[in-house]
Amino acid sequence: MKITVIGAGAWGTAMAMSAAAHPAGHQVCLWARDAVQAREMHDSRQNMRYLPGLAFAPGLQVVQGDALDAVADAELVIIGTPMAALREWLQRLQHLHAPVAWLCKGFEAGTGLMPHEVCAEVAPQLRCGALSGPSFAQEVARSQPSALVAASRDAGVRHTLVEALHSPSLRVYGNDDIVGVEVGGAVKNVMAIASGLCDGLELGLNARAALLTRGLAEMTRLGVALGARADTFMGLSGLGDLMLTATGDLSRNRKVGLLLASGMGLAQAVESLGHVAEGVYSARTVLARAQALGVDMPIAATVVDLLDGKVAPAQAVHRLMERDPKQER
Ligand SMILES: NC(=O)C1=CN([C@@H]2O[C@H](COP(=O)(O)OP(=O)(O)OC[C@H]3O[C@@H](n4cnc5c(N)ncnc54)[C@H](O)[C@@H]3O)[C@@H](O)[C@H]2O)C=CC1
Ligand SMILES: O=C(CO)COP(=O)(O)O
Repeated sequence: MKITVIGAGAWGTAMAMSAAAHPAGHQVCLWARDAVQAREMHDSRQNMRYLPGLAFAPGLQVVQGDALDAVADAELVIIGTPMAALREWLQRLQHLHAPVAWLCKGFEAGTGLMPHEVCAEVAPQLRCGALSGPSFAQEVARSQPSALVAASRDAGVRHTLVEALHSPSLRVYGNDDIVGVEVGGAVKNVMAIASGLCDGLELGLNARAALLTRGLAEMTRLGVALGARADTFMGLSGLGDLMLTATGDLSRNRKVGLLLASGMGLAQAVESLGHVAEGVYSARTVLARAQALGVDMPIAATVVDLLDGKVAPAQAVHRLMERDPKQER
């Protein structure tokens, strides 16, 4: 199969590497917008900026220039950019016949739309879906065992994604609940910031378990209110990715929480990552959608106030602990 991945950050590159190492022998193009980075990757056969030391399989070709040329004969296109660039790319790719899947996890800043809602607005005729689930780029690029979920309402798109990417080191499960999968991917990033804060303040393992359990409840409440199935949140893109991102030190969102707990300001924390931390941009939109639906999300609300500088790290925790007792739901 011919596969083109747009965006050569950590995750786009890791997905391109995984596809190129697939036993079916796919031809994979990795399109990078930065000409210098593309040349460097082409010459060194690795992504020195985002995944140094991990060699590309021979089936991976780095391309630059007009992206529409790079997708022209692709049988599958994967958009590997952050959420902020999704709209622009869906607009550019709107006339493609091949299925298009995005990797970004978040709600669009400003509009508060989920990725598939952005697609419905700008490219309604596109055959599309989301790839999500617990998957640090470094581990997938090393072919360490991982599992993803391919979410689409179109069974043909799910089938193409499984056929293209399911391999001995990567299990890809299909799910038609794209709302649930995308809410899980967006909200777990916000909860990972809270978890990093909790661990940075050394509140203990009990506190972290409580935080993540209540975080999962918030995620599920919002998802169900938006039309998702509750059982999706017990799966890879819900509980699975929450566990990984909130406890795994490879997470950039978790790192933001740890850095804020250490006293660093938000701008410096974000700058020091060198990668996108989507929770920083999605937290407000997640909360705004919850508020519009009358869904209570106290942890997400606290993360927003923390990011806005309205509450200091230690106060944030007190605010959650001082809430009135309630029934567990
Ligand atoms: N890194 C990871 O382990 C995982 C990341 N994700 C999600 O994947 C998305 C991308 O994350 P990363 O690759 O880690 O980010 P990153 O920060 O490593 O790289 C982002 C890349 O996107 C490129 N980019 C930005 N705007 C662009 C545009 N308009 N056109 C083309 N390229 C553009 C940048 O040049 C950079 O190469 C995020 O939404 C993230 O939440 C999902 C699962 C795992
Ligand atoms: O989504 C991820 C793992 O599934 C990556 O999380 P971070 O963006 O927090 O690193």
